[in-house]
Amino acid sequence: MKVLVLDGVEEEGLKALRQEPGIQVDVKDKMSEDELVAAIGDYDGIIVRSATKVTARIIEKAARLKVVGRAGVGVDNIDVPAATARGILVVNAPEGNTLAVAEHTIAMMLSLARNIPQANASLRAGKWDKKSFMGVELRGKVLGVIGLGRIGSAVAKRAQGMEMKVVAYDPYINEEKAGLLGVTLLSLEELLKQADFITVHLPLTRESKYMLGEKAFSLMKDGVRIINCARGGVVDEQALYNAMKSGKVAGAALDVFEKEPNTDSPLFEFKNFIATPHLGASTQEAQLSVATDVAREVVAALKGELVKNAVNIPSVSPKVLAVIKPYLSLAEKMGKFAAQVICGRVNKIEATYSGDLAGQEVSPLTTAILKGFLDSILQEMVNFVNAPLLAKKRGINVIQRQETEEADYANLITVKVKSDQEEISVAGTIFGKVDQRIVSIDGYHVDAVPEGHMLYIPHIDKPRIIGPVGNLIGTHNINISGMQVGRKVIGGKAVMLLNIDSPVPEETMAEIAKIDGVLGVKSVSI
Ligand SMILES: NC(=O)c1ccc[n+]([C@@H]2O[C@H](COP(=O)([O-])OP(=O)(O)OC[C@H]3O[C@@H](n4cnc5c(N)ncnc54)[C@H](O)[C@@H]3O)[C@@H](O)[C@H]2O)c1
Ligand SMILES: O=C(O)CC[C@@H](O)C(=O)O
Repeated sequence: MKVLVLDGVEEEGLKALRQEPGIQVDVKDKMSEDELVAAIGDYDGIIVRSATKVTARIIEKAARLKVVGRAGVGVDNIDVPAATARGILVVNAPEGNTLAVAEHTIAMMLSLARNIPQANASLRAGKWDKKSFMGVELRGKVLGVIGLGRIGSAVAKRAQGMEMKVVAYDPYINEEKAGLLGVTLLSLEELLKQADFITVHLPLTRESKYMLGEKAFSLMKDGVRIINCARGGVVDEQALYNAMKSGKVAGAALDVFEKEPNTDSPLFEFKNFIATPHLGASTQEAQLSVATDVAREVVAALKGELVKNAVNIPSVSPKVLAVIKPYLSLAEKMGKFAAQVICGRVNKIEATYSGDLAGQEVSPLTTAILKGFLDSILQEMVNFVNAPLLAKKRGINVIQRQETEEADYANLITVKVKSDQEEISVAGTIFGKVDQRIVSIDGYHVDAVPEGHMLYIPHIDKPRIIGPVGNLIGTHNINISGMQVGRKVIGGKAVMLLNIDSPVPEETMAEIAKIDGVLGVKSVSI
């Protein structure tokens, strides 16, 4: 497999990739969109920072691509919906640069308070000018943090260390979390009115675009100072320009711009404006950390393992993963089994979990069922990323249930599939730690290992069925390694499930179907 690494991702962090046998790593500094469109077809993975835009045009040509890794937090340079539609996993490294950005924010705030960049420039220009650079202290000032996530929280803690009073606006954070941080949650309007310094730490979304615009500036205190180390566009640069021109804003520091790179902003005319070229995450420690994290995630993704920081599938904590991991393969096999047994156009798949699985986060298992089901019926690549989307596109209503009542098995997964012609159900369990079994089909008890080639034969419970089926298969030199028969009442409907060493030819299937009492015959490959 080949992985392309761009944007100067820290080499030392790529060890996990380089040490993996069978993975070739190509490191390039920069590639244009056209160059990437031409080259991407050769790669199974790509890792970028923020400079390269992984566009829909590139993704369209990415015939082998399985994973896009972002060495950092923001994935706004990756067309995530386009990747999802093609079943390409997008992973990021959201934790490694938190402290770097928090410290950069504090550096910006101190620079604004004490005019450090301006005084440095003035002195180096030969002036010993003390008068122009009178500063303000941070102690006792109110810091308004908009977005109290990883970075916002780290900034709040550090600002409290300098005896600032920290208030925050974040509608998705509860009072308890804010209380633990010693931060007062306010409405946006109240924060704007109270803060001496305002710093933003939220993603750029429809809601946050131009959050600090004309109206917000009009509500702020005179002499307020503004910092943006999050994303360009959260602060409206034109509105900031006007507020600086009028003197409303006493200073502003931007690490990020609406258009990047940006080397000639109108804001550069103000002496009290400070800018850095998107340097928030640029520390040796942060770059090593995000490169290491993303390299590990890309290796896991290429090996088909569940990853920790997937952007386009629900993330699973290591604790949950440890519990559900053994069931992932069983769930996928049950989806495959159901797909090959059901007739007609499927419109509903219901997954029910009981026993040990009742209180667990089971949505990855439901995705595994869908993956197994769709993989058996679709030509296109189906994986954990696009399985739910493909099911939705095909009009399949997916229902997930958990049952807490005492069950017959320590753990049980039941998959019910409904089509316009029939409804079937398959139940499976794991005995001990890894022993997978199908334990019932349509409520008929069986005990079969879901693997290799199988034959499913619903029939009437009467003599001269099992023998002729075995005979027919035997005369074609096909070995039967397992046979299970389940019935509810004597002489009623029954099911037969055979494990066989090689597939049964169509003609033999047709002969089996003709045996008196056989209701149908389905070949299944797991
Ligand atoms: N300058 C850099 O180099 C650099 C580096 C890393 C991250 N970042 C950026 O910093 C920002 C924050 O990163 P993080 O890791 O703290 O993310 P996070 O997801 O941990 O925190 C974001 C917070 O913003 C809040 N939020 C979302 N929408 C909001 C809204 N409309 N109003 C108020 N709050 C809202 C969320 O509830 C969350 O608490 C992101 O935009 C990220 O891309 C920049
Ligand atoms: O890679 C960078 O330097 C910036 C990363 C940063 O914007 C992020 O979102 O993690």
